[in-house]
Amino acid sequence: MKKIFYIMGKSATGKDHIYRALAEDPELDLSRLVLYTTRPRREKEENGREYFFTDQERLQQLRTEGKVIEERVYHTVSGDWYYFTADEGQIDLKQRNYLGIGTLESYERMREYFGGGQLVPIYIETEDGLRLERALKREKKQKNPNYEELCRRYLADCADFSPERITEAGIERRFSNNGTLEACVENVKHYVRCFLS
Ligand SMILES: Nc1ncnc2c1ncn2[C@@H]1O[C@H](COP(=O)(O)OP(=O)(O)OP(=O)(O)O)[C@@H](O)[C@H]1O
Repeated sequence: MKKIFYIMGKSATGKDHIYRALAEDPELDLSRLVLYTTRPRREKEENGREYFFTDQERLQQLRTEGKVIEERVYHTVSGDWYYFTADEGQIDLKQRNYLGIGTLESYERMREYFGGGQLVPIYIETEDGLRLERALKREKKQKNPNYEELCRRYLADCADFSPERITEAGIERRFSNNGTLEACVENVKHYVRCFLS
């Protein structure tokens, strides 16, 4: 059986960038495990690339069909945003290795669904001050910056990724993204390769 490499970390730790670097490496040959979300599409995002952009009606339909593996909701200042993973037959662990991104909770649900041996956690860390700076810089570039939401997420991260929760989820290895993105990506790739050989 193949593996699902699952990237996690607080907001603005660099998950999306690391995900992209791994997904675009032909040597690793990882298939993207694309999540679904009901949140509005951001500029430059494409349906089916970052997420499948959907709505609550479709989510309910998939729930009824028993196809939702895990789901979470964020009560944002712009309304409730759902993020979920659905198994519509596209995940074939006999043939392919996958790359996913999510929270500690979704990681735990995935592990229950696919089995512990299939999931490889990749936990990314960035020092809090640096992370806030990067988050703010990123938000400023948006057409309609949402600083209230940025702050809400930043504070929520402390509880969602408390040291106790990280230990509880069985995360042992951590990857620092305090330096250059390239250095962090290289460390992660090195780790992933160990499972592919
Ligand atoms: N090593 C780095 N050095 C400088 N800037 C970085 C580094 N890594 C990431 N960034 C920048 O930090 C910001 C956050 O990165 P990214 O969007 O990949 O984080 P994320 O963890 O996916 O965030 P979120 O969970 O909030 O969507 C981006 O603007 C990115 O360009």
